Amino acid sequence: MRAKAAGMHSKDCVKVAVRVRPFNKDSHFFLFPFKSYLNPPIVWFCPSLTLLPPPPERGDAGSRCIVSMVTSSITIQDPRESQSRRSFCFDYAYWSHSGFTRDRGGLYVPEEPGGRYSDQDSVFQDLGEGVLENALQGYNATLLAYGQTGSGKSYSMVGYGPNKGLVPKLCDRLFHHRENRTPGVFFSMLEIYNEQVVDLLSRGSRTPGGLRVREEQQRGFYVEGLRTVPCDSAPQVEQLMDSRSHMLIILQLKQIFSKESITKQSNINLVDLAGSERQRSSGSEADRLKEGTAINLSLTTLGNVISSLADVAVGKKVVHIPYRDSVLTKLLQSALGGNSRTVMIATLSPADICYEESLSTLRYAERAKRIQNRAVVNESPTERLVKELKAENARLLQRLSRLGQEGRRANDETKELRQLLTHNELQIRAIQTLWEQHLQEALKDWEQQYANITQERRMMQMHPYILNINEDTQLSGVVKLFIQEGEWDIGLCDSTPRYISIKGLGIQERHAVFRNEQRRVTLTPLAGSKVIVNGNSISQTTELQHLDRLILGSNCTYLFIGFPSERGGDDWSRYDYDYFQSELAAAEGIHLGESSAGSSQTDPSLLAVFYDFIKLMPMVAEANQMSQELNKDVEFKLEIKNLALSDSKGHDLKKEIVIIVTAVGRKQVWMWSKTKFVNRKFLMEDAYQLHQAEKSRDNIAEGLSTAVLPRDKDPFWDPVEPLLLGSAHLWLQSLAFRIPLEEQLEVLGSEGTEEAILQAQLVPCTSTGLAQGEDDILIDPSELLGRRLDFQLVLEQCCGLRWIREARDRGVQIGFRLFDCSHPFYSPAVWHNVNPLLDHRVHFASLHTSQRLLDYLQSSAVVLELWGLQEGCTDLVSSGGSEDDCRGHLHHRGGRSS
Ligand SMILES: Nc1ncnc2c1ncn2[C@@H]1O[C@H](COP(=O)(O)OP(=O)(O)OP(=O)(O)O)[C@@H](O)[C@H]1O
Repeated sequence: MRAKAAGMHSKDCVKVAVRVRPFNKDSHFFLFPFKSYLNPPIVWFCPSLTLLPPPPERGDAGSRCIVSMVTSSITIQDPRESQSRRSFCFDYAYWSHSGFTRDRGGLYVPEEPGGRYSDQDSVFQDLGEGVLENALQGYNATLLAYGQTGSGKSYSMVGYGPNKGLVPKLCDRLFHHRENRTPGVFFSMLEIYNEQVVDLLSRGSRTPGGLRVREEQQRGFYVEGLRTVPCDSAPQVEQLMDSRSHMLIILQLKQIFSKESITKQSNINLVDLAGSERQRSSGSEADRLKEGTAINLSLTTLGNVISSLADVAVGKKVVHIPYRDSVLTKLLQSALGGNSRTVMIATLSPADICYEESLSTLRYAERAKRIQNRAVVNESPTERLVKELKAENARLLQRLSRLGQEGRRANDETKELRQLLTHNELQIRAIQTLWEQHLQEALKDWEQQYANITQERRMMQMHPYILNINEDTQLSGVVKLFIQEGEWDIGLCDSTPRYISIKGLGIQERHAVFRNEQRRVTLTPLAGSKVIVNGNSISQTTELQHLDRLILGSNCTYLFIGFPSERGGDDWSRYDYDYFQSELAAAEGIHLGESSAGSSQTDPSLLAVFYDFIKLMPMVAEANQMSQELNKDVEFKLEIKNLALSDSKGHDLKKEIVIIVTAVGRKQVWMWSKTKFVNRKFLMEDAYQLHQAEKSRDNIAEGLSTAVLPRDKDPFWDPVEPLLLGSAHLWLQSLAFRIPLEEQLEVLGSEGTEEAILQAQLVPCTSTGLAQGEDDILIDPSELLGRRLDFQLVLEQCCGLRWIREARDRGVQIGFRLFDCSHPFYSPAVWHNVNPLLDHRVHFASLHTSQRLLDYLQSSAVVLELWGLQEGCTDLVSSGGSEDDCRGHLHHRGGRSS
């Protein structure tokens, strides 16, 4: 169904469309919240490294559709309250949830002709064609996709496989359209991360601190030094575009109409925003360096700008539109309330579990449709100059003819007029020649590119080669390095004739040697360099087989393509980036999937963790490499947290990836979350780039310089803090019978390692703390109901503390929570001792034992947490001191050493 509400807005209002996607079969990418992990070609492994079939459908399975559409209005129902529904009306509403089928070519089309399903074509006809037409007329045009992660933004904007989205369709049409106009399409692409602009076409040479956003009166905000490449075909744009995490693609159209002697220049901005929910969710994690906040700044500010503009549209007084508050809104200034024709597509998940998000997207969209833009056809200053010169010449000619009629053809004035005319003509011609030269240069560039492609094809038919494998599948295979006959060094250096030059973290000047002799290719690592073949590190000459996987340095990944005779018709696509990383993980003993009894069911949370693990592995390798080169003395290691731990009811805790950070010399340890690590890594790259720039400028000897950063800005550093080492369960059931309990508990680390043995007791006692005897034991716990219960928790001793054994200048504390006491309790810190006496006793009392407390005692454990202290960090203290803190249910008397 494609519904249009005719003539609802004046033509310069932002056009808003909503689209609701089908239920999803797989939602694994929700678990790793980066745009980069869209549509992951995931690989499931069992311990023997055989590929397993994908896990059963999850994602939206079991969800209910809460969205309905009638013509251009859309209604969403609150899944918790059947009476509560909200309706919205937009310029277009696309039903892509049901009523579709997949045709032979893999296209999703309506089940029957004229069916309600909106396919990619119909969306393009409504939205894409208009955007293109506007741009061809010389207006700036913006296409903006907004919506929750996984709601279908990329599907609508870019598309998947044969189901091409708006951007590729727009490009097809653009290059098709252009025939009778002088070509001039220029492409740039950027990402905004942490309020820094990253040029995605100049990945190899990232500018520390990002590119600068400047403002000019004529141009508005623009990115200084952003790479722009000329394009002349849709596939070329597609190849450039299908990159990870792009946020803003700018297609610059420069058209010359030679007959009319006019040129038009316009921009098409294509904006694929990060999941809208990230505005809220990722702000929850505070980091000292505040990256989280900056990531969200763009989206939050976009929301504020849209709100303010919507207020302006309904006549409210708005003092200021906060465009300047974020990079994204600066760059979208003309798209929102400025000189642009703008279309926004708001994408929705149909599922009940996404209700809050979908409602918030609809609210956003509703505000956006009120925004009014003031689009004008763009004339560049040169354009205006040509026009002005022509107009002036027309005036001069008129004046001349008038003088002629008056019989004054050869006086000083006519001479001056003629001179001016010639001068203007020359200027016009010069401007036009310059413009044509510019286009000629672009044409020359394209010719060169085609010549390169032909040459490359010829080489592929003759020699073995290595093919780059990128995290983004579209960028894989872009680099082909041919191994011609003889011996070839591979590495950073490109000064010798027989050299294959590569760049990357951890790549040495001379990294390894390829030998292509007698139709065999071998690879020999050179001293100190990292080379991994099929997941295993090699140090000796190794013969390569067709489709071997190579990792050079920290993370330069290549697929080896053998001689043409070996190639056959094999499908190389399975050897994607994830395959490489999974193979590495397998070599480290990280597998996934239980192959037991033919079952391929994998715990979904483990699947997510495994997926995170292989995604983070190369980043950790890079962080380690940077740390080493910057002399930071810090090591990063991936760990699966809570692999072996459970909660107070014995249920497994959610497993997640953490990054253990160790300052090796100082033996200090931190535990970082995935988000924190990813943010920090970005800052580490900055520090690293700075260092590289400094090194090449000052020619500093390797290893002598560290990036000079004040400590509080150093991404490799953090203040020391207590670290949760592990936990043990002390089950409380005996208290319900007033039976004393003495236990030797194994404190397990989060991955299942034994961190210590903890001796603890539960002692039922009188109100004055005297231990009760056998006579007080209860047969039936319900006898406690309504009566007073006193008991003491005694932490006696810790034995065999691994934490202290590793470094003597450390200490430990035990922390725990009980029933409904809001704050945790901590034993006093003990230092420097592998078997410290804790001798810590806390008295608890319930004045009227409730059924709830009784249930708690019978079914729960107190989780005793072992906290590691390091030199320089402050002890953990029990925050509540008074008896009232336990809300009258369970009182305690402050912990004391007996
Ligand atoms: N209209 C549609 N028809 C068929 N499938 C769709 C449609 N919209 C989305 N999908 C499918 O839903 C899944 C999620 O969509 P998509 O990747 O486009 O989400 P997204 O909003 O771009 O997510 P993210 O914010 O993570 O980038 C994909 O598998 C996609 O193929």
